[in-house]
Amino acid sequence: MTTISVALGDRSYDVAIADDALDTAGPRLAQWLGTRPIIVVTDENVATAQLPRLLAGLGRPAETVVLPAGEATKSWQGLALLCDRLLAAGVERSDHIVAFGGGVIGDLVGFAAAIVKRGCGFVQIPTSLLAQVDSSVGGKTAINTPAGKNLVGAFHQPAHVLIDPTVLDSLDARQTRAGYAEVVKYGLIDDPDFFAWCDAHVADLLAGDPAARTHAIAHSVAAKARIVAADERETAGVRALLNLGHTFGHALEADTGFSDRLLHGEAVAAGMALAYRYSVRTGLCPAADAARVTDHLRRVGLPAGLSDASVTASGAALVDHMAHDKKMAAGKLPFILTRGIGRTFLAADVDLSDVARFLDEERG
Ligand SMILES: NC(=O)c1ccc[n+]([C@@H]2O[C@H](COP(=O)([O-])OP(=O)(O)OC[C@H]3O[C@@H](n4cnc5c(N)ncnc54)[C@H](O)[C@@H]3O)[C@@H](O)[C@H]2O)c1
Ligand SMILES: O=C(O)C(=O)C[C@@H](O)[C@H](O)[C@H](O)COP(=O)(O)O
Ligand SMILES: [Zn+2]
Repeated sequence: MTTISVALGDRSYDVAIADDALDTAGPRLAQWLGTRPIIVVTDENVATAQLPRLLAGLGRPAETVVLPAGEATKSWQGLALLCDRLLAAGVERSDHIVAFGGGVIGDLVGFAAAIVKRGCGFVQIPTSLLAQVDSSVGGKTAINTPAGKNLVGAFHQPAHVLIDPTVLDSLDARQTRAGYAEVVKYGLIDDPDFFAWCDAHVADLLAGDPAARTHAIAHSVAAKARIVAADERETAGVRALLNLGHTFGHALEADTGFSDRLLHGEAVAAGMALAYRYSVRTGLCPAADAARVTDHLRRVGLPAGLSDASVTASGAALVDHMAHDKKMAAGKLPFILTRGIGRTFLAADVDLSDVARFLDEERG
């Protein structure tokens, strides 16, 4: 078993990674579940593929709330439904709700836990690659609204994260690739050696090779834990680097209706390639590095541009979506740009009309 700590003072917690984590969930989570009724929230795909295994591992009955699968569940309607179900189940402030699913379930349950009865606890058992390497750690919780991505939410840290890499055996290939975008992101942010590892091992990882999978998860979680511990609430210019590709990516997701036309990880992949190419255009980044990133993503089967992502909106329309970005400060939108692979930084004074022109050139 590998354990990684997220050091946040009195909100610190561990991320435990083990191939039998689901089968031994009862004893591993006993400290948080106590003897109170257990509430497990999941989605319909995870319920079919993995819930029986979790329930057996918990070793005692649990109330299960099964929500529709997909990004649309991260919505006002999904939140209302979940809060009503939690209240009907008699959730108490000291309880820990179990979020068992991908990033949609983790973000939604985390937000419900932050507001139901003015705040109760939750534990994460992430089941998608994306959730295991990124969304289950760090305490960003949210829903989408008609105005954009993750616009209503809270920072609310889980009490524990339990990762069982073997649950990924039932995740389909497209979702695995999408999750991989958030893995390679850590290399592109500040870890060129990890990018090189990704470049060499991505085929093994996507094929489910246990050693490659566990290494990718543990390395990613350690990177995220380090960044979150340094800047929990994204106020110090450190955590914002985890947004590499997201300013572009969230605009692409908005344009495609937060749907399975373009998954979050796919939008982030295209967004990272755009951030690298925009950095070349502004003279910051060697063209060879951007080309290497673009080639890598396309080789993996991820989108690396607007046409790959089936986005036809104008640059101006995409920039309009960006106006709601949570990084916006005093009317200025900082961008995560780069001086090369593993050399990203927060650029404060990006001209949005230039970004719109760049996107129009990309589309053309
Ligand atoms: N809070 C954060 O820090 C953070 C970080 C990254 C992404 N996110 C959010 O996470 C969401 C994306 O998460 P996601 O990619 O996990 O999507 P998701 O939760 O929709 O899961 C992807 C799909 O895979 C299915 N699935 C999940 N695990 C499975 C398994 N083991 N077997 C079979 N099917 C399985 C789900 O039912 C779903 O259909 C987005 O809303 C994104 O904004 C949040
Ligand atoms: O944890 C973070 O911080 C991240 O930015 C991780 C991202 O992968 C994730 O998609 C996050 O939800 C985006 O943050 P947001 O603040 O732009 O919604
Ligand atoms: Zn993301």
